[in-house]
Amino acid sequence: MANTAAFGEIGLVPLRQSTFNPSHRPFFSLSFHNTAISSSPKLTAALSFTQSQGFGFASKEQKRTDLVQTSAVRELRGSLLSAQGHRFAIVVSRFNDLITKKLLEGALDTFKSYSVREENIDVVWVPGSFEIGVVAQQLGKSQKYQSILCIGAVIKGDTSHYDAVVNATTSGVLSAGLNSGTPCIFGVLTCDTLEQAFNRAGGKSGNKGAEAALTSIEMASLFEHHLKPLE
Ligand SMILES: Nc1c(NC[C@H](O)[C@H](O)[C@H](O)CO)[nH]c(=O)[nH]c1=O
Ligand SMILES: CC(=O)[C@@H](O)COP(=O)(O)O
Repeated sequence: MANTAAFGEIGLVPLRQSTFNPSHRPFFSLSFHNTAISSSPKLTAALSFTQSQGFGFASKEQKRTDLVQTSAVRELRGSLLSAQGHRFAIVVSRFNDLITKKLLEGALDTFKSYSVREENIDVVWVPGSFEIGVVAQQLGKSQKYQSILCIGAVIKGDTSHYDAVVNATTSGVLSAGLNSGTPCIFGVLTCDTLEQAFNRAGGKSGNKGAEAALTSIEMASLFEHHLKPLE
């Protein structure tokens, strides 16, 4: 028989683990909500673990025990001001290079304005956006770069080929990042018309290549300074 009464109605929800670095103090918040839980050896162990960590818990049947005030929540984020020593790769599609060259120009201008040295940027040209993923993954696995920026422009034609290319490119860039552990940034335009593409490559809607470069800088910093696995 579940001795729910022994624990009352508690949900232990670790709301935030403050850091991936084991040497830092893990931080957990406890939240209480009306979820009937049945006790089990695992749960008992979990509760005893949390108790041994200086957490207590209160329930209808138990008086408050040693609930320790934990430290303030810490937030981790990458910085745009620490790009100097980082290395970046840019994978750019030659297909629709009338557009992709402008996206690349915007990205390079952004890297320069955030003090990324030219010798720390490698640009790799591929035939089309479909080829970006596999190249990004290889570059990511090389561990030579803190971030890989992927630039392309997929523009709708008369057939459903557009959907195939967009879907493949999107999952290719996502998989490259997940498989390599190096941030791969999606700077690929997916447009219905050439005009939409021009507007996003330095026109009235800005330059998506420049925007993606900012993301690349931030993610490089986040990974390098906060998420790098301990050697
Ligand atoms: N139509 C577009 C393409 N198509 C080419 C593919 O990306 C790929 O190179 C080809 O299917 C061979 O594998 N690529 C773009 O980047 N943008 C397009 O609009
Ligand atoms: C995104 C594409 O592949 C597209 O440019 C191809 O055009 P279409 O669908 O007219 O063959």
